[in-house]
Amino acid sequence: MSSRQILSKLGSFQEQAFVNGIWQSSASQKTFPVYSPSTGELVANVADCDANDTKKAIDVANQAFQLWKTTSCRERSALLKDLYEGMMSNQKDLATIMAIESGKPISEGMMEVKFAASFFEWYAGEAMRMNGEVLPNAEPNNRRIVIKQPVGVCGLITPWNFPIGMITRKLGPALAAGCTAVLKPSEETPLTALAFGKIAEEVGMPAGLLNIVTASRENTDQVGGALCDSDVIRKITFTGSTRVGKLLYERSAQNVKRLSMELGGNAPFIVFNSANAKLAAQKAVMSRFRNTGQTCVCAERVFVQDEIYDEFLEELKKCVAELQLGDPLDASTTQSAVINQRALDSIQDKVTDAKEKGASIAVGGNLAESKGSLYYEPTIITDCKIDMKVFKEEIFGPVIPLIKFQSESIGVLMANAHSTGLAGYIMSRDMAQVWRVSEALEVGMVGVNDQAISCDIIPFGGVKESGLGREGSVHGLNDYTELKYIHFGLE
Ligand SMILES: NC(=O)c1ccc[n+]([C@@H]2O[C@H](COP(=O)([O-])OP(=O)(O)OC[C@H]3O[C@@H](n4cnc5c(N)ncnc54)[C@H](O)[C@@H]3O)[C@@H](O)[C@H]2O)c1
Ligand SMILES: O=CCCC(=O)O
Repeated sequence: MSSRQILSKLGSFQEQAFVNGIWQSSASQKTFPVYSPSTGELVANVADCDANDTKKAIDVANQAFQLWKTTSCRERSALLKDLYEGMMSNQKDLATIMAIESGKPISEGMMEVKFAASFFEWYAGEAMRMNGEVLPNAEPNNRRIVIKQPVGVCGLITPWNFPIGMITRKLGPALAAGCTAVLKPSEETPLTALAFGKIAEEVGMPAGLLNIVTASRENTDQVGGALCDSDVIRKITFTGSTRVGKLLYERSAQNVKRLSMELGGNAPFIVFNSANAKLAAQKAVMSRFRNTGQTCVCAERVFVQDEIYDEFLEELKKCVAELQLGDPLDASTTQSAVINQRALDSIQDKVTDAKEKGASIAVGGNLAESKGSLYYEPTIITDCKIDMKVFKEEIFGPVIPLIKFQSESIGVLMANAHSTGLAGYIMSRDMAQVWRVSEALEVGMVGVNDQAISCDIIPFGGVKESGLGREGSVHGLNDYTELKYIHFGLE
């Protein structure tokens, strides 16, 4: 069966935009093609919305906001619980759509749906605790309180690498706080977003709370521009590259919008001499090769201390040899195609640059054409230096570069010598060292002897050019609220 046939059998498969609870074409009637990265097949033609379609969606979201902001916390919590159940009942379908349109192995896709749904479960609870404050009496004749109110209509712009998790991590707290949304998913993965819209419709989400405006790469700037330029949109919440984040930041300055920015990572992964080499290698591979190396918190730059270097490299080779390249719809596949030709070209360019500057390829280093035109071999590069592109830029592919260091202070210095600061990892059994290095790393999140750091209950986010704000936890809810102080005179 072709991928297109598989998709057309799924109840949640949609190609039209979703505005005001109605499935609709773009006003221009234009569509754009969606291809499967693993097979190259054309799998869908999706509504290609422009600035005018986006303005209509903003108006609808604004009308819905006037009602949604007045609902009780119980009503909002109930909808979030229904969204959680709806997603979990459609776990396999969503994972299948992701496998087809993004190449994400289905076993990972199943985990992503669970992860994504957990934000609705978590914020169903947090919606019930959006407490304000009663301030202490500073004078006898007045009282002061602080209330939390929804920030307003939000523009959500999301990437392709976590096609559903990056939507729900924003939408969960937005709806819990009383906000409504206009979502622009990535042009690479609109089908997952639209399938979610179908699930939301089926669980009875009121019309206009979530409006999905799909757009081609060519129209993305128009849609993003309409969201940033609108005075009605009070917050832009973006996950994607630092380059695009900066554009949106600048464009949102004109009407001083609230911003949440979850941007590029380039995470350091530091293996100290005291680490368990086998465990460190397993964790490095789980982190680096998750989603075929296309994860913002992936171990991108691996620093290994001199005494453990050889043992770690041997263990790493064993773990990499166990990775299974294949069809993303096959349950045993762990590595699949990368998202598109640009991504593949960029990976090849970085590996070539490393080789030209003196690095060695210990494993892999080639296209895996027998699997498909966008497959790349899991690759280990040794003898790297910090002036190589594999260290300076996000690789976003199945390539792990190693650099040897001698002292803790040099390791930390090299790890911090980067403009981004999302996650960082420390492999060490020396607890004093773990404390010192955790505090010294210039990142928003630290994984100690573990790589699975992301979930609903933690404040996910970065420092430096990795972004602004936090997603998940109570902090993620606060990012969708405004504080209002009210003063009462008692005379
Ligand atoms: N920090 C995090 O939580 C996190 C999570 C996932 C991905 N990421 C980052 O995302 C990047 C990979 O995702 P990507 O390639 O989809 O990123 P991207 O920045 O190219 O695209 C992200 C989104 O922005 C849209 N976009 C692109 N140009 C735009 C414009 N001019 N105006 C408005 N919207 C525009 C895209 O269509 C897409 O929807 C990596 O850098 C990765 O580290 C970060
Ligand atoms: O790409 C980054 C998001 C995935 C995660 O939250 O671990």
